[in-house]
Amino acid sequence: MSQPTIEVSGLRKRFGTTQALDGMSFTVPPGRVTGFVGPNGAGKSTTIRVILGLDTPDEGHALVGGVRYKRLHRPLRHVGALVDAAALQPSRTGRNHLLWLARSQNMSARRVDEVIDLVGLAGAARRKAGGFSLGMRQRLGIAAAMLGDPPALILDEPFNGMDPEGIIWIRHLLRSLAAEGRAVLVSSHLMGELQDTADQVVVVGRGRVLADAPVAELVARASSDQVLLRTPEPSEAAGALHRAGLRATVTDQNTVVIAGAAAQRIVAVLSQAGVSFSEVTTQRATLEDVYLQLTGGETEYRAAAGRERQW
Ligand SMILES: Nc1ncnc2c1ncn2[C@@H]1O[C@H](COP(=O)(O)OP(=O)(O)OP(=O)(O)O)[C@@H](O)[C@H]1O
Repeated sequence: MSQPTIEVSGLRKRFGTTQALDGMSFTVPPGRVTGFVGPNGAGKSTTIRVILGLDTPDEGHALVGGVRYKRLHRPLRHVGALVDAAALQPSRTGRNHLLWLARSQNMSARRVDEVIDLVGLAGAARRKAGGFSLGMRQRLGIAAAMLGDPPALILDEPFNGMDPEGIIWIRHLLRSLAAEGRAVLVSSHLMGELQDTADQVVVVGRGRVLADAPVAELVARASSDQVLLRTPEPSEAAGALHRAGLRATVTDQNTVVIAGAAAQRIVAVLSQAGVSFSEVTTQRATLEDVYLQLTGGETEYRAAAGRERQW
């Protein structure tokens, strides 16, 4: 396996009586989008600030390409970050904001125009940033993060303020940046967006990692896959399924719930037994379900996404 591009190891950080980080450890490998999620106060921003050398941990360390941020020469060439998109000088144009950043790191005006094109701000870059919508500020922030063409990117809540078109754009951008071999760490409280975007998800709570796994594995781990069967002959259906070794429960006069079996197998058993049915639906856990299971009552976030899949 290649060396992780961002490495967070045993971070502990206390603010007064608050233990913000309590042994936070994870790695962000190249070529993948790693989601970083957790409820308010879980320690995401503090972790990101430590990675970027903006906060000092009481214990542990964070490395970018094997080196502490503060020891990086021209850090924008090693790691790009979108941390607070709202923090802009309002009287400066978007392009001048980027030019100012580029100059501080010895980068050309040509690179500034390249990243403006990359984020789709060519039409607005010469306007004052004070008039930018939050979505435009996010794009400008991403342009700034990309200035140094870095192998690692950290984006804190990049979906905030984006319209649906912007969300689709950012998903594609993150996927293509990872496909180019970059390590991409993206924080979000919108799990649905990560399900379509991240390869790996690090779920955090109370300053430490609760789960760190590929999206598909997380969903499978939490999934209590159940198949819901609608049939005019529930007793006959349950009998046939029991004889085939499946766990089937009649829940009302035309419904049977089967746990731990694929819909195809259920259809095959019923067809062979000559039992009629009108609907077979697999109910599957989503990333939102996993998130709520892992973080328990620590969050007010509630999923609105549909969770049924018709078979
Ligand atoms: N500078 C600070 N002074 C005091 N407490 C702080 C400071 N920064 C963070 N904290 C506290 O540390 C804990 C972790 O905060 P952090 O901002 O890292 O969480 P988060 O997961 O990013 O949350 P959010 O999603 O709300 O941004 C919280 O209880 C927060 O109040």
